[in-house]
Amino acid sequence: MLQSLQDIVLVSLFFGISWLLLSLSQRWAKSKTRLSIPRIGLDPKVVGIEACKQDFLINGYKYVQEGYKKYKDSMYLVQTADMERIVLSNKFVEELRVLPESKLSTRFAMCERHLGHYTTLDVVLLSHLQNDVCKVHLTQNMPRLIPGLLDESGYAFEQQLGDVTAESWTDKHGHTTILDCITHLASRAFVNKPLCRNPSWLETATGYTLDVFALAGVLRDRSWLIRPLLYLTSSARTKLHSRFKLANSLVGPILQSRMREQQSDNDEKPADLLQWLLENAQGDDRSPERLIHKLLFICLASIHTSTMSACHALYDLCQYPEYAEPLRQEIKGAIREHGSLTYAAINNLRRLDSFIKESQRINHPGSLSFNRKVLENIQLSDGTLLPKGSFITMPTAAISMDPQYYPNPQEFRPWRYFDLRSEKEENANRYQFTSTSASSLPFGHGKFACPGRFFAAGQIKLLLAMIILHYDVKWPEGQVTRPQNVYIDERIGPNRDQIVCFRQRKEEELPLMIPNNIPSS
Ligand code: HEM
Repeated sequence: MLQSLQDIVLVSLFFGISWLLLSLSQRWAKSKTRLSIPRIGLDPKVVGIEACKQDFLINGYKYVQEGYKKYKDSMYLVQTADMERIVLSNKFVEELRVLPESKLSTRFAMCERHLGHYTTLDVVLLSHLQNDVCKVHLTQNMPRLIPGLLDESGYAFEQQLGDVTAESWTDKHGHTTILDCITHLASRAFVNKPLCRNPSWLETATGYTLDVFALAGVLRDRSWLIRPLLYLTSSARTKLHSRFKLANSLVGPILQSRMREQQSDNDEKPADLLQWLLENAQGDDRSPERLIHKLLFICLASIHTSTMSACHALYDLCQYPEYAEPLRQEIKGAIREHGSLTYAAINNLRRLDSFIKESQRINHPGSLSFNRKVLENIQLSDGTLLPKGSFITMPTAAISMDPQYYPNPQEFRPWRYFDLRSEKEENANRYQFTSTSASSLPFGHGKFACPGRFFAAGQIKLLLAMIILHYDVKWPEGQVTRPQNVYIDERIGPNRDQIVCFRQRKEEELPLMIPNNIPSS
């Protein structure tokens, strides 16, 4: 007995020391690959990595802007709150966007930046299921999803704006209202009724993101050596794991029953993302736990990002009230033409599309995008070698405010993209909210650009169209300017404390737009 205990201790020690030596040698090899690229911001060799990471949380936006001014046509290094990244000029985007994932990987970048091994985001490395289902099934099924989304927006308005009357203005928290509506819409498309109205699910769908980022925040500026211990003792980890348990208890029984249904000949299949995940999963992805994990990842990728865009657009409606009426006319016209707010009608809302895109251009979701990990040495067209193991990114918020691409970039011109699309016939399908290019990178670009952006565009336009038709919105009395955005780390978000005043529009002005026959599943 004693002998076997000794053996266990010796074997554990052997593996522990081997792991330590291997990790140290990998780190040493990495530190030898020094790049001769100028640096912006603090240098970890001078002030230490932890101080640099903390500093980037506060000064990150400023550093990225400063780097863009100096090196917009080349590149610079910056120590961010997670990795040291090479911030590249967008002139390289065309040659990089076509490279295979074996050379340049979005998924590895996301996973390592957010410590996926600890935070559970490493689920994206196990297969492309999350990407394929969003890109193909969610997008192709948009016309089928819209009636349910309209119904859900009515329900969400009742919950959030039920006390708003036509007689006086009612104060609402802009961000909370939009977050709640978007969570309802996304949940209707992802898990359908009745779960999309279950408060525990709604809390899970938004809370998973917060838990993941809280845990990453606890670990990322600590040495890799103490992370395992810190992880085991962290309350953020306990919270994240309870969230999984709850998600499994909510979604698990639905999946089990759908799995049983799959074996029967019933062709009345539910039309929602959960179903498409189930139908397209292969191998280990077919287990209920894995499917629920993928579903939670899609919630993380979609809900807060879409909320930010819709919230910025709402703030721009308050800031520029003169555009509400032309938008309302466009929406009413589309409803008249299509009979209700169908997907085709939503796709015809070119002014609204342009308004949201312009709002997103000025209020970019972050300073950096097109994040990739270099998995094999890459030689750029100017001769620069991007070494294997490095991380690249692009200064997308600075690009979107560059007069080289956008005349008078500071000016909010809601019809900027509408005008470009109307200019020439070949532009008709370009410059849309979902279009990506070297100068429009909020959704990334190329093969691995956001696969959910078509759903995002549909749900954001539907939500704003419903707000514009049913309500007048304005800032509280005395407020004349838009609130400052919040810059933390590389994230740029709308102010979350802003109050928006809502007033219901008179009933007779409203067209009939909610169809009577709404499929519940
Ligand atoms: C305005 C809202 C959104 C923004 C700004 C946004 C932005 C992004 C960006 C920048 C990426 C990385 C792309 C790249 O690096 O090239 C991404 C990835 C992703 N997005 Fe979105 N997104 C939004 C909404 C959505 C929605 C609604 C969904 C799902 C329905 C979604 C699903 C995903 C997924 C699954 C990935 C990861 C793909 C992978 O595994 O590689 N996103 N998104």
